[in-house]
Amino acid sequence: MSGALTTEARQQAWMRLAAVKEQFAARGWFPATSGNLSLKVQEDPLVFLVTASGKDKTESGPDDFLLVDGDGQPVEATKNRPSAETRVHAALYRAFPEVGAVFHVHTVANNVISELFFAQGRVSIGPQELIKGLGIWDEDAVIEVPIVENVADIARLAEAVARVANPRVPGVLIRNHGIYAWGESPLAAKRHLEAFEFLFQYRLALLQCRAALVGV
Ligand SMILES: CSCCC(=O)C(=O)COP(=O)(O)O
Ligand SMILES: [Zn+2]
Repeated sequence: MSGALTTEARQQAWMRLAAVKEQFAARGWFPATSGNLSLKVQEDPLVFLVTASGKDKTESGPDDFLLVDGDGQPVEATKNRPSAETRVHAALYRAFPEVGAVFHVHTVANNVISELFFAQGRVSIGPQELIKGLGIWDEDAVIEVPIVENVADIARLAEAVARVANPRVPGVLIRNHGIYAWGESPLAAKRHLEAFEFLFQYRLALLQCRAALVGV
């Protein structure tokens, strides 16, 4: 099936994903081999390029990515395993056909926010200028980022993420794990992820300042 993809299309997808991976690595967004990235290369049937599992994603090589189908199975012979979380990517592509890229990173800010607000099932953010980075331009917009429990069963995790995912707010937090963010293109998914990370860091800094000011 992947034979239908031209070599040029594959190479282009590889280069685009590799560029994002390199940029996120430089920011320290892949601690201890965490994180995974994908880029859709074919709509129907679904085929996407995804990071190989368990690799040091700050390094680059010919085994960094592999093509998988909608069930997360490699579509060609490979000695590499797709990301253990490939099903989450597939669930998001299935939920939102317009999505072209899905990025997942573990950062301290997204983990702390996910734990602080887990009991509410979401974190409300705004008004904040950078919400526009999510493509939401309403005056004084307030968004709610859903938070799901972190479960080891990836099929259940994928189901939970897809169930709460809101096409207007392109991200879902997983408790004490990380965030999945997506977009129509790698550029859009990257912008969304950067906006979420800014908004989480801002919220944490604000909470810390307020706590420090109590009693002053
Ligand atoms: C050491 S990180 C644990 C697994 C994880 O959450 C992750 O994002 C990386 O898994 P992958 O299989 O994509 O390398
Ligand atoms: Zn993860």
